[in-house]
Amino acid sequence: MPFDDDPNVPLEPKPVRQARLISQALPFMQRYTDQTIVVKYGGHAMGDAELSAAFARDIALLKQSGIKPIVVHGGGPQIASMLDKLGIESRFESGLRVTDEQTIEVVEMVLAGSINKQIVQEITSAGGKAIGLCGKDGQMVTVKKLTRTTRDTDSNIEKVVDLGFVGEPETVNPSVLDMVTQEALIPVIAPVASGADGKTYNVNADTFAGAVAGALNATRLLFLTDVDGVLDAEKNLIPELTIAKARTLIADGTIAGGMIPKVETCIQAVEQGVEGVVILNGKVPHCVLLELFTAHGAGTLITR
Ligand SMILES: Nc1ncnc2c1ncn2[C@@H]1O[C@H](COP(=O)(O)OP(=O)(O)O)[C@@H](O)[C@H]1O
Ligand SMILES: CC(=O)N[C@@H](CCC(=O)OP(=O)(O)O)C(=O)O
Repeated sequence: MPFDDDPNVPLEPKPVRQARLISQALPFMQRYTDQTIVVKYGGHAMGDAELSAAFARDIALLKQSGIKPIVVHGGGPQIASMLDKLGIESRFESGLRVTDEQTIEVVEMVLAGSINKQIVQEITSAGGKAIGLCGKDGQMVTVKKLTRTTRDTDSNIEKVVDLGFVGEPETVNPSVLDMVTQEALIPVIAPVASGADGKTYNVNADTFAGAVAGALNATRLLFLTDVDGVLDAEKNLIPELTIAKARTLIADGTIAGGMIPKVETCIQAVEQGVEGVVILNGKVPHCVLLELFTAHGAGTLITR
């Protein structure tokens, strides 16, 4: 039965309606009991105070329902604004921030510092017990330096682009997260980690969330972004996508820009054993509950 009003049910007092709505969530709660759900909370979804309070409540509610939520957050716009305040210029190559020594200091300060603690505080205010971490804690995630190549359009020569301190996950050690999630705690993780050289690296938050979800065999990985999901050529939402279909849409250009690395991360995560990955609009209040606890679902579900 859908979450909203059932036309077959006559007008009923508000508390009765509320009770009926809560009761409708029971089969969904039972479906996900004890399951790991990784939620990637992007920087664009964080701007609005009411929305972020609703997000924190959703995460606290998941934990309260016996689910193991893990939040991996981004903070691209917030890093940009701090770099701007400090007069440090920043640029992107293939969707990744070129990160020099000065920039990585700011990235760590913003991601593992202010944003991470703010999300922890919001979940705490919603009655949950959040613990703020980054890849460095308990050596949960180690990274290797990421190199990218580009092809010069005039000469067609391929050249290596040095992105500086940008890393890609090399190892994910699930034991720290297992320990934390066995307790009443909700891990909130910033995508910053160390390399074998002992240096700090900046990791794209989508990539980081995909690696964590894959290593934990999560039941669901949710990507909260600023569009309703993957859209077709007519800009209609595609509710479900297989890996093969997703690849076709990338190849024919329907999936473009920032959606390409996101969908590629989804494909990798599903191939690594995540049951289903959903791309959904983080600007819709309570989108996490909509997706997990109602028959409506939300966004695009990508499965094998
Ligand atoms: N087929 C598509 N469906 C949905 N979004 C698309 C598609 N192709 C390109 N996009 C773009 O991808 C963007 C989402 O990627 P991105 O901006 O990197 O997200 P985030 O900052 O949340 O990680 C959308 O806002 C949209 O402009
Ligand atoms: C290497 C790289 O680009 N890292 C990202 C990390 C934050 C991020 O991914 O945040 P969103 O999810 O809000 O985009 C950055 O510096 O912006």
